[in-house]
Amino acid sequence: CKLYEDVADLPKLHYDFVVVGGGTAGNVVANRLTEDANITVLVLEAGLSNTGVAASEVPFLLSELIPDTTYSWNYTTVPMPGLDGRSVPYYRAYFLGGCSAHNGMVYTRGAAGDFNRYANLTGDEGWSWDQILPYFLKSEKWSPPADHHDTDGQYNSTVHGTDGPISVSLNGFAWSTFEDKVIQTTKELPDDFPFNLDMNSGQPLGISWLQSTIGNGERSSSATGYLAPKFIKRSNLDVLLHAQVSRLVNETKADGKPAFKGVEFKYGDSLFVVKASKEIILSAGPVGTPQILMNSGIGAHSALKALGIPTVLDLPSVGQNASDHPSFYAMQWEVNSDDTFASITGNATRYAEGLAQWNASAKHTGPFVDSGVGTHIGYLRLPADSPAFVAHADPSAGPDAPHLEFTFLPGGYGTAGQNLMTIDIAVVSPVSRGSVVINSSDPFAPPLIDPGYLSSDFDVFALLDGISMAQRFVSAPAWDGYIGAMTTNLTGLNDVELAAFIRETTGSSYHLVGTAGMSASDASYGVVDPDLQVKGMSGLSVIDASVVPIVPAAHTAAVTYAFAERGADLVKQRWSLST
Ligand SMILES: Cc1cc2nc3c(=O)[nH]c(=O)nc-3n(C[C@H](O)[C@H](O)[C@H](O)COP(=O)(O)OP(=O)(O)OC[C@H]3O[C@@H](n4cnc5c(N)ncnc54)[C@H](O)[C@@H]3O)c2cc1C
Repeated sequence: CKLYEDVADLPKLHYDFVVVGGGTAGNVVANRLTEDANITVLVLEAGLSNTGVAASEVPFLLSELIPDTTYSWNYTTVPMPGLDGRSVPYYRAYFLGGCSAHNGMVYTRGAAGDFNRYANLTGDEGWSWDQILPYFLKSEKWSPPADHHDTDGQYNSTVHGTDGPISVSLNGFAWSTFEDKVIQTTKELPDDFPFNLDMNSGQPLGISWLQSTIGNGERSSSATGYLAPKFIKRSNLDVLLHAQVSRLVNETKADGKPAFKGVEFKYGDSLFVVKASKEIILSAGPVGTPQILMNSGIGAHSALKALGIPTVLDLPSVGQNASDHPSFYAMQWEVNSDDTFASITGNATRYAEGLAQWNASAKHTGPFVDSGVGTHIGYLRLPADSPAFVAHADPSAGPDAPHLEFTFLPGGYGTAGQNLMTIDIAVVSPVSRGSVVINSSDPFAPPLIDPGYLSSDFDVFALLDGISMAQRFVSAPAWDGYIGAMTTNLTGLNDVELAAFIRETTGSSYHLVGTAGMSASDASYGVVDPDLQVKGMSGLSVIDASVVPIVPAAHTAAVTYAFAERGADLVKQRWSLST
């Protein structure tokens, strides 16, 4: 096996490419580069092995995986003024596969406008929707749902890939009572909530069936897909676990620019240096990547100087421009049905039966084949006369891009056994921005994570509209006799009280991007050029979610896969590698 748990087993400390972080993007890069048998690649992953971690395999065990565990870095944000001074937990995965191995598995790509805006911003048409779509397809293997139900009318096969490493499917266990009502609402209120056959066509507006990175009822991650046995056995690919990179070292000059030839990492209590003769690729994610850049002297000179870190390159945008989706979870109602997630989560016998059913066959079946995140997703625009547009000009990527995401689930966050339904609301076109910076010269000290939630009033107004729109959704006749009281009664509150409640309760979607954002080659801001090389450096690239300059109107894993696929192609072109 080329997956090493012990540094003493690593065959060498000199490779052509060193990829820092075996996460969502890093494993894509490692896989694609090693298609050329003549080059060598090492992946350094700080975290643990994903092998045998049941909660990362069985989709419905998600809720056991996400809270603070040994598989998470267990960060907490700084106190945020927009959240009434609250800090919130900030989960990032600490095992092979990165966040793709512990996320909610929701598969969404965003609006065509998101990518066309990236192309405009960078001056590189390669990031436009038309040119990035082939990379979405390249990473994807559309798969039948675990229950093999008839999926006609639930997705559009022409916008999906069939041969990629990441399985994507519709839910494989029906919650029919609830699902029928969601679809019925799209018929009763079609102007406000139209049905959309497939939100992943680049035209996401409307209500679509949920798609997830699941195949055969199992989670599909960058570890199970891009590092599947047939890839990890390549003689030119090595992966080392438990190796936390501190900084880049062996500074030199190449093409008149600063360059690093070595990567320093900690294994156990010792530091090691591995050499990269061609390129170092940072794929440590939107928290880890800016941290390593700053530890290495790449960042705002004033901040580095204050910490006593010698500046290699003054690049003030490192760690800035962070964007993420704030999430509001309180739109929750009691329901007059026991066809809800609580029928499993609130009943130890049915829970054990469901897990046993999943384990009973290699072709998994039963309620544990799905994530339990929801049944449908809605992407919606604010009304044209929304007060949000007084607070700020429309931040969405265009008329086909949403401001809000609704996730519909026959469950909720109540007491065990309580039959609930929820509409989770996220602002997917936030104006607020934050940062991830270091505040210590100790490279292993956790960075300061500030997603900046609700620092712009636009985002609060958008949630206020979202609350009314969710109430309108459940006012459709479809819900008569089914829906009961809200678990927190928001109906009597005025907008000022509601806004206060939003600030008290809003949390994270964990969709952080932008902390090593790309910009045009001649821009006076940004961290990487459109080819993902760090501006002003030689032999150093960033390929992960941190290069995405503005958070897309989507959960960010699919976008990360597509960016990593194109990023790997750009590296291959640069070094004339075979494909
Ligand atoms: C709780 C949660 C739920 C989410 N749900 C969804 C969802 O349902 N759908 C969706 O599309 N997106 C979801 N996301 C977001 C999505 O998963 C991420 O945007 C995406 O996976 C980021 O990929 P990445 O490669 O940039 O970073 P990561 O996948 O985080 O990879 C970074 C890797 O680098 C490693 N690393 C970090 N620092 C170092 C270091 N110093 N040395 C060595 N290794 C290091 C980390 O351990 C990690 O393995 C979720 C995220 C979280 C946290």
